[in-house]
Amino acid sequence: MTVAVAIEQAVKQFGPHRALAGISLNVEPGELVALLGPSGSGKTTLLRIIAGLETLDSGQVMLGGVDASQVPVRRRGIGFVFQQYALFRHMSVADNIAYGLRSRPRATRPPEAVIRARVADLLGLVQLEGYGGRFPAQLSGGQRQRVALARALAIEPKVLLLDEPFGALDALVRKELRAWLRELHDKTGHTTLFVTHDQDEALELADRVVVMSEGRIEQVGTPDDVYDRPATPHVFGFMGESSRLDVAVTDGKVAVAGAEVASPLVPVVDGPGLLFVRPQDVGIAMPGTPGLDGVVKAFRRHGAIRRLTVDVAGGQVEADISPAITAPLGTKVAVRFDRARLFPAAGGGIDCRAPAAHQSGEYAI
Ligand SMILES: Nc1ncnc2c1ncn2[C@@H]1O[C@H](COP(=O)(O)OP(=O)(O)OP(=O)(O)O)[C@@H](O)[C@H]1O
Repeated sequence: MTVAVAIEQAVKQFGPHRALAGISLNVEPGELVALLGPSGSGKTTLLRIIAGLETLDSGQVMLGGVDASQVPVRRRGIGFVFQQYALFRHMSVADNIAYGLRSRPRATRPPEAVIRARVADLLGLVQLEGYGGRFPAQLSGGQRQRVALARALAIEPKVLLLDEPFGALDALVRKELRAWLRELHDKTGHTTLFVTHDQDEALELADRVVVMSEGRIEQVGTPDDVYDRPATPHVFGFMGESSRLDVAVTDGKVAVAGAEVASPLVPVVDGPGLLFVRPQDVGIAMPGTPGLDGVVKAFRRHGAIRRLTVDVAGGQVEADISPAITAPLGTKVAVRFDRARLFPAAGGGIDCRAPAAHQSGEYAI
């Protein structure tokens, strides 16, 4: 099957600032792809390039196998939803949804009865039956975004582009709409790219996640790939919470401030490195058991778990423990890493696991 969207070496410069520094990406038909990255990493620019709202300095965008630069914006068959619901305030919900069809040239405009039927279908699809006569001001933020999505879908786009579609909504509505969008996508199967800087949203929604930084792609992979096997320190730092320690690798063993902490799964070169560990992969045990010596510096309730901050030689580590365990400030502990990722200064990410003897058993303070 032809790739739905193929981006080749896309470069875009705004004055001295390079917004896209040579990006290549393929999106397969029916895929739901998240563009994830911090503010300014080039996500919106990439969407706008695909939509034809910006032009590339060099590189190419192919849509369904056709060079997009040869296709006028209106003919690209792209549905776009922005963060700020750009609905027409003076038009009813139904008229907003019908807008893209009614504004087609007469030759390709469907008959009014067809448009009305399509609007009714779309109102059903976005679960807003009965809302067609309302005006945008009479809707909640979440409802407006669903109307915006229905309007984008009305033209039967080949590709749907969503730029932080839930960014302006509160956390609860966001979460609901996320699940809803995934269901909608499974029903309609549109090739979809959506921009977010929220890693939970990307992991929960997308088939594949594209992690961007400073106009480049750092990693492309399934949610499991990018979360469990981050390719770079930047991706690790961006995908969820983690502690980071400067380490030294000697004879293939990883040590922080002289104490051994982890064994890489594959041979690594000796030298300096950065070790990343997630709070759920840190074990806390009685002092004297194998691990780094640590002292509890802070603790706080964090949803279903208790999160400790532990001072260790060479830095600080966060650890998730059962809320049933209390750990007063100043408690001496041993800190164990069940799983960590090492980024040798030489480059490349390597999975580390603690020696098997440390991996099992319940630990209590
Ligand atoms: N029209 C423009 N003129 C000048 N600079 C621009 C323009 N559009 C974007 N930029 C710059 O290009 C860079 C990438 O911007 P872009 O909006 O693509 O980032 P983003 O990852 O979508 O960020 P955010 O999450 O904040 O929307 C930024 O540094 C931005 O300031």
